[in-house]
Order: sequence, then structure tokens, then C-alpha cells
Amino acid sequence: MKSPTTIGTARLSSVTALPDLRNCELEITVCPAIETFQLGRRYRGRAALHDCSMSIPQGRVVALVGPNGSGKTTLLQLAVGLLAPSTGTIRVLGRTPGPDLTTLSNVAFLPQEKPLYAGFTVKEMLKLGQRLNPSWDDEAARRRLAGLNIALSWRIGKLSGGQHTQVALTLALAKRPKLLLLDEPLADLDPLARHEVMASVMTAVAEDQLTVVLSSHVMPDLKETCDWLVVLNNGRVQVSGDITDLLEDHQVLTGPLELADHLNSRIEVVDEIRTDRQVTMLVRHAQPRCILDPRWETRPVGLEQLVLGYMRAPGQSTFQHPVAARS
Ligand SMILES: Nc1ncnc2c1ncn2[C@@H]1O[C@H](COP(=O)(O)OP(=O)(O)OP(=O)(O)O)[C@@H](O)[C@H]1O
Repeated sequence: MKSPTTIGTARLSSVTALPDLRNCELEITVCPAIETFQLGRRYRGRAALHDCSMSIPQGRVVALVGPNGSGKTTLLQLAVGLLAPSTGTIRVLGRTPGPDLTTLSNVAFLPQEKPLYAGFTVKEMLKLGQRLNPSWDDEAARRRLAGLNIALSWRIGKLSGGQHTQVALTLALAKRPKLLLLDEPLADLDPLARHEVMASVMTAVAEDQLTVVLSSHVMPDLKETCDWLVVLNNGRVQVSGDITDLLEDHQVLTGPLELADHLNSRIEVVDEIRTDRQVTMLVRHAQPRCILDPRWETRPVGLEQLVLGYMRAPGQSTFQHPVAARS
């Protein structure tokens, strides 16, 4: 039997003039899952999104949050090509989204109104999915449903809210997408069903290394599963970044009201709540040398507190702008 060295030598000897790569630094660039540049969308002249520039890396589980009407659904619909931008650009997995086969097979979108027919059985929905999607993984879909104790013979219209969402999620995952967009998948679900849906999403992420963008108002469920945060407010991006970095970069300070104005001029304050005597501030990039007075109490910030702080202060933002526009 030939040793691996012999096989390696034989291969190399057939190639002439191989470049010496020993001292080269190789940089492998993976395109972002979603990249927007000055993206805007108007409905009958009214802006739902404007001047959105951000970049979300692949392989992340993204929490897309913001007040009602802040543009979350609009952003997801632009990402899947259901809407066209009014201004700017959006690229998804390196391509402009559209009704082409590559977008359709790489991206799965679960809208708020789940696309299931109430009169169909679960099996009939699977058959329809299989017909419409060339990369359909029927075996995985059946295995998933069996694991959830959802029978193929059950009628969609008779499913509970949680089962309904799970079937819709199964159909979305059976496409084997690289990017899964979920628009409020947890709405109207009880805590147990929410937990099960999130567990299913996490299993899919672990098994298939896909990117997930999940819009939701249910912060506690996002905290445990998401590692990237996007906050939209009034149609603008306020926050886009790695959750661990964001939490490390922000702090909550509490102290006597009379110290507030002095500190305000030395530190980046995102939001503050004042009472008669006390002030509580959400601050960014706070250096310990700026907070010398021992009457300040410093605490780490939680995800929900961070999001609420930014939502209360629409003029504040923290994210890296993509470097260049691309068409
Ligand atoms: N088809 C439409 N025609 C006109 N206006 C629209 C349409 N769709 C959305 N809008 C408006 O665009 C803005 C953003 O709506 P969008 O649904 O994207 O927000 P959202 O953040 O998803 O809200 P929610 O959290 O309530 O689901 C809102 O002011 C909404 O009224």
C-alpha cells in the first residue's frame, strides 16, 4: 500500500511551477447574508424604510426588533424579493433578490400569515411543497413532523397555533435554504409553543448552518437564541451588531441627579431616565476613568434594556456602515 507521502508526491510531480504559498496570508471572503446600502421603500409616497445601510454576516441568528410599524416586515419582503426598493440597494447572499430560481431556492420566508391551506392535510401540504421546490428534502420534513408528533393525516385547519407554526417552519426548512426569514413566528403562541418553535429553529441552525433572521416583539425568547441584533425605528437602522459585543460595549449607570449633567458631557449617553433624585443612564463606550465619583453604580446591560434604551432614543444609533455601494 502506498503511503500518503507517495500519493502526495505523485500529485505534485504532475504540476509544474507551483507558487510557494508558505508565507502568503490567505483571506477568504464570505459575502454577507444581507447587505443594504441607503435602502429605502415608500408606500404611496410615505417612507416605510429610509437610508438603511447595514451588513449582516452569514451563519448568524438575527433578532430583528423595533416598534410596530418600524419597517421589519418591509425589510424582510425586500430581502426575499417580494418588494422592490424605492431607493438604494439590497443584496442577499451576494445577489439582488428577485423571482429567479437561485433566490427562491436559497431563501425561505415565513410571513406572518403562514402560507398553509386550511382544507389540506399536512401530507398534501408536503406534496405541494415538493412540487414547487427542486431542492425539497421530503425525508427530513417527515422526520421533523414525526419528532413533533404531528400526523401527516391531520388537517391544517384543525392544528393548534403551535402546530400550525411548526408545519409552516417544516415546509420552509424542507427547501434546504441558506437563509431563513421568519416574520413574527412567535406571535399568538403560548410560552411552551414559543420555546418549542425556537428549539426547532436552533436545531435547524446547528444541523444546516443556515442564517436566520427572526422578527419578533418577544425579547426573552430572542435573548437565548440570537447572536446578532438589528433594531429598526421609524424606518431607520438604529443598531446592527454582534450581541455579545453590544452588551460589552454598553453599561447602565445609576446615580444622584445632580451628577448627571457633568457626566453627560464626558460620556456617550444613549438614553436616560430621571426621577426627582436619581438618574439611570444607558451609556456607550464608557471608560472607568470617566466615572470617578463613587456614587455612580455601574451595571452590565441586558438585551431587553439595551433595545428599550435605543427605542426610546430614536436619534441614537450604533452600527458599522458598509464601506461601499454595490448595485
Ligand atoms: N402595503 C402597504 N401599503 C401602505 N403602507 C404600508 C404597507 N405595508 C406597510 N405599510 C406601512 O409601512 C410602515 C412599516 O410597516 P411594516 O409592516 O414594515 O412594519 P413592522 O415593523 O413589520 O410592523 P409590526 O411590528 O406592526 O408588524 C408602517 O407605517 C405601515 O403602515
